[in-house]
Amino acid sequence: MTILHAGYPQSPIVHFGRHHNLNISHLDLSKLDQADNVFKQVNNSAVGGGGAAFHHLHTSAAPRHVASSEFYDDEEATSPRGGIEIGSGNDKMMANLRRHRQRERQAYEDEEWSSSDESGRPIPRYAGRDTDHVFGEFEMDDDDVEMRSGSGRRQEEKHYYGEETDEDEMEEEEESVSELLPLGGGTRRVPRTPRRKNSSKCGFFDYYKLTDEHLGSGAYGSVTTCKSIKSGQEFAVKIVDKQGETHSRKRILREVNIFKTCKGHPNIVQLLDWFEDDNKFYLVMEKMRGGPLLQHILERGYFTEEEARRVTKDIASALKFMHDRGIAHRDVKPENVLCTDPNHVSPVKLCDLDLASQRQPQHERHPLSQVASEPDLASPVGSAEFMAPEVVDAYVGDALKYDKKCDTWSLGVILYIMLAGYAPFQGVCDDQDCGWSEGKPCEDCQQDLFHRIQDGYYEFPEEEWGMISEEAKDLVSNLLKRDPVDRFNADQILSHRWLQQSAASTILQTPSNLIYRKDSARDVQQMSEHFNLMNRLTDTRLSARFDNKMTMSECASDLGTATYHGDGSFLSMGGEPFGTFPRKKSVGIAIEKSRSGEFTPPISRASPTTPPPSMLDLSQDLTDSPVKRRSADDSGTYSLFSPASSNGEDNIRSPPILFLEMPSIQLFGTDATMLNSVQMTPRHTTEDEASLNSFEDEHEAPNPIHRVETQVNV
Ligand SMILES: Nc1ncnc2c1ncn2[C@@H]1O[C@H](COP(=O)(O)OP(=O)(O)OP(=O)(O)O)[C@@H](O)[C@H]1O
Repeated sequence: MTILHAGYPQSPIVHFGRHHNLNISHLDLSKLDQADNVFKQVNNSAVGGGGAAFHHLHTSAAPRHVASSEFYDDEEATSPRGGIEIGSGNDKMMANLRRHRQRERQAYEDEEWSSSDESGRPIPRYAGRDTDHVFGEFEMDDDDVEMRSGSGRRQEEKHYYGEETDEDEMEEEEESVSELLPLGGGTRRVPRTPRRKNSSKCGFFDYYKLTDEHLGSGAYGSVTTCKSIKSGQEFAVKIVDKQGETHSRKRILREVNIFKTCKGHPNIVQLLDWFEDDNKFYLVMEKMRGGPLLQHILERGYFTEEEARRVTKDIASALKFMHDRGIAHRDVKPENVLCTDPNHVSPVKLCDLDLASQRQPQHERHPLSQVASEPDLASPVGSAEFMAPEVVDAYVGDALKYDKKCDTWSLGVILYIMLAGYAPFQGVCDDQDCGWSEGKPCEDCQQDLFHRIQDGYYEFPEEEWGMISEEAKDLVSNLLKRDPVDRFNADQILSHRWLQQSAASTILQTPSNLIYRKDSARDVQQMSEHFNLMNRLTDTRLSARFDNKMTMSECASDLGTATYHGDGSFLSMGGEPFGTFPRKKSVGIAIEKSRSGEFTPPISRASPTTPPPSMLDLSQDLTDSPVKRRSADDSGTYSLFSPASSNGEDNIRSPPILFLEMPSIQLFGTDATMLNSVQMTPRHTTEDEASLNSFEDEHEAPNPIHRVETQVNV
């Protein structure tokens, strides 16, 4: 076997840039818009005064680097009063802190009634959640946000780093800062370093350095490994660019606040620290080394019912914790379920709390805050395949509200996928050329998917489910209930008999059945697997050519053209199409690590009425491929060499350029707009770099050879 280039096997997460979760362009959102406007008006008037209160409180004491203890102070978690928690243990400091808080409260109470609304009627000072103050302010006035990033920042830094204030008295002696190093956001007392005190800038890079290990990307940021400068310990940091279209300060602050509320739960990723500078936010979290759930399962190549049970228990436990605190996660899906350990599928932890929405318990709710918080849960969010019927209702305007049980529905979908390897609900249409399963938009398919979810009809095909215990099926059935009233809540899940004792160690067909499509172009796994399949083909042909002692140039000239077709793009070799790059939606292919050493093209179905994705067209290609004879030893990282050129056909607008610029593979259109970005991280290199270099040297401009590397598990 010839491997042109090996290396970079890190979990082949391929994430895309800034895309929203769901293509809703065809849906009638007018009702939602109207409702949203109403909410916004109410919200603005409700939080307007609160924003001012927040301003008062936080311009007096709001460091840019926010110690984790500030966010992990449970007592303050729902306090409307904001303020800053610096630590505990030092009497003088605590006395100062109490004074500080007393002043804040006084100020807050003094302003209990803000001046007036438009009609001159006095309106009460908003007294909702901590986060609502934050959000109120930022929603209220964009200029103010600017001010905070600019001059406001300096003002805060003055307080934090330099000029004398009451609080500085205590800071000068000793400060209890949050523990930056250990997991779990503990605190410890450390002397304040002169640098931190006097420096005009103190940010993420004073404490951490980035490594080049990319862990994942989402719509709002990329997640990378970073190391504590002091201890060398590794963490994950989500970096959100403020310049990005999707940057929302409100969103970041909400995520941080939710992280704070979720402090200490073993099945929720812990935020340890966060920073903000002029350009970016940095959220430092514990690093989850085992990767996203399905990817982990795929890489291991086997999965048992008992493992599925443990994962379910972990997720349910995280959900119970969140729900008990009035928080709905709202984006429970496999990418947001991360494995702690690279060698074991469990324990898992939930990440990505940026869509989470918190409601205060009824007795703590201020009438206005209640109104203001409704849009949080009424805003439809999440990824389509995992959407509960009531969330779909919200999209199509039939309903405006749903509650925390949308999370337990999503857990039901995940559990179904874990047990069978395919989703219970999939969209399909009559158009044979529809590219929905390859990631192209298809209104009919999307509508069909939504209808299926709304119908709540799914099956347990005997082929896969015959081997699965009745208890597991019973739990699935109780989760995939159309009516949220009938659906299990987190407590009921945890007390279900399937979770109460060990399940059978039946080896499931999940890894080989795992065709998993969702409708977000930012999904990595599918894209990665898609690459893998294409690379198999490419490598097969390249291998043959190398075997025939063709030169690199000959290989290159024969390798094919990357072309872009309107809303999708595909690769071809020598003009022969062999793959489609998913954009909005994508299909994942589980490459079975066959015990017999045979590669079996994935065959799957969502239900008897849902045909397998058209990826089977590709499997046709594989029928006579030497890939079939590959053994697990051939797993590795392969390169796809892609000369950029156009075949000149009218309907092919522009050739995307595929090239590798570690750690991301980017797909460009000719107008240099990036179509997609595929993130990968190097793990090792086993093939000679020299041959790659000469390969590129030999191939002359104007069509440079670009290489794409990807992990292939055979
Ligand atoms: N603590 C972590 N350790 C390891 N990997 C992580 C961690 N947090 C996130 N990731 C990876 O990064 C990906 C993106 O993270 P996250 O979902 O938080 O970003 P996001 O921009 O908020 O995404 P979304 O678009 O879903 O809102 C995750 O799916 C996961 O694969």
